[in-house]
Amino acid sequence: MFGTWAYKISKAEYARKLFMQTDLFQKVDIVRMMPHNLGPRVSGLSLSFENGDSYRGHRAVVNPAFRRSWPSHLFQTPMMELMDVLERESAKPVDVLLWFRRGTLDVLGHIIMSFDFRALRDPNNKKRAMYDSLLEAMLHPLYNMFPWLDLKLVWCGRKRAQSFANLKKFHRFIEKTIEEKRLKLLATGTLGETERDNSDLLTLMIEAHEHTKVHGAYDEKGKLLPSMTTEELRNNTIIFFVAGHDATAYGMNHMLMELALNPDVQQWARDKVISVIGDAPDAFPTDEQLAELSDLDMIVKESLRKNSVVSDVRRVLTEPVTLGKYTLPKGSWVMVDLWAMQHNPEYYPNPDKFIPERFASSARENGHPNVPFTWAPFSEGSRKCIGHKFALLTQRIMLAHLVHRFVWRLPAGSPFLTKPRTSTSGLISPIGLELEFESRHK
Ligand code: HEM
Repeated sequence: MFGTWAYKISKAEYARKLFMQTDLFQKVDIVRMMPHNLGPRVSGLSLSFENGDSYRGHRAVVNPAFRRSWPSHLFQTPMMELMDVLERESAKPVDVLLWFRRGTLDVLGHIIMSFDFRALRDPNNKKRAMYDSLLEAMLHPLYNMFPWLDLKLVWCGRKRAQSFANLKKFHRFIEKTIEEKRLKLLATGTLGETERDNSDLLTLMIEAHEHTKVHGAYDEKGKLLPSMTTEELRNNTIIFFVAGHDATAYGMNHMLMELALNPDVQQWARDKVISVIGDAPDAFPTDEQLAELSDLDMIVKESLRKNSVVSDVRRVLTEPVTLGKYTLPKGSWVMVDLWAMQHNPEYYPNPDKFIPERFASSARENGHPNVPFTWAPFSEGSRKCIGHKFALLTQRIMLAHLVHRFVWRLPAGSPFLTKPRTSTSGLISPIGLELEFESRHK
């Protein structure tokens, strides 16, 4: 930020302070800083940008939606569709980012609000196109570098004006969905345990929201927290898409790339999956089988270590703080450089090597340091990614399906065989990754 000190840290002991002392290291409130800018207005005031009691008020409504199990059948339709699309596209190298972004949007639409974006089946679907163009406008580098352009030029640039119109439409679409679900819930009454396990996130948030409207929300000391408005409920629904969509798709892309570069690990995962669910072409893991496949998380975790999707976690200091021999002034920006921390050879020997066994339960006995707070692709502490358990499970399920259905490799001459190309800041993704998929059941 211009005119402000900014510091990057990559030592676990300093990162720990940032993760744990949330009143000292606060979220940068870009919504209030740049109220006219399209980017922050997409999700508006939501838990992602709030601090203190407002933040805790948001969590009171959002937490119950995430404290649940995720039955595997919730994933079945979009997952099978993704596999079918990959098979259909497999005559030539597949543009992995394109299809995993679409597949992830379908999964999230389903899980967040039981909505079918039809991103895989019908890429021209209007809602999918509206969402994608909104995201593109939100991440536009020019408007992020010079946010005041949205103030001055919105009526000069037609495309940008169209994006603002899209934003209104998207907000109305989510508001309408909330209202329909709210009425349905009021008609149904209280949800039973099974209904809750099978509900989408939005229904569970509406249930908690209705409860807090009547009974209030309190912190652990019994203090009344600010109540969430209906607009904020809408914003929190949107933040799940914004925060979860690309991050999950990019995470999958990194993992596919690592397994193409490490075919022995890919085969290990395949053997493991077949040993648990068999080799029938249409096998889909039950919840018990998914639990048995927890070893696949070693691959997921190592991929997220080596290729942190989020490059850094940023905070602003509310008071001066001393880290080692440095005193950082109030108001400065402090960033945990997740990539640097997860590549520090003190914490992860041979950091550039893909070694899933680092995350085996026996790893500590075998000399891997496993220092707390050094693996933080979802951040840590009370502001750790609220979707982290869901994201890990999604990746486990996707990985299980992929190894079961395909063998994949990098095409001859792929630049990824020598030097993977990735974007460098914000969300990190492989650029232009193409893979050859060979169906195993043809
Ligand atoms: C591989 C996938 C994902 C990665 C790597 C990831 C990573 C992160 C990180 C590093 C943060 C902390 C950012 C910060 O403090 O500045 C975060 C926050 C957040 N993530 Fe994720 N995320 C993923 C998936 C998801 C999913 C699937 C959802 C929702 C369904 C989600 C929702 C959120 C939300 C709402 C926050 C803000 C939480 C708060 O401030 O309390 N994320 N994520």
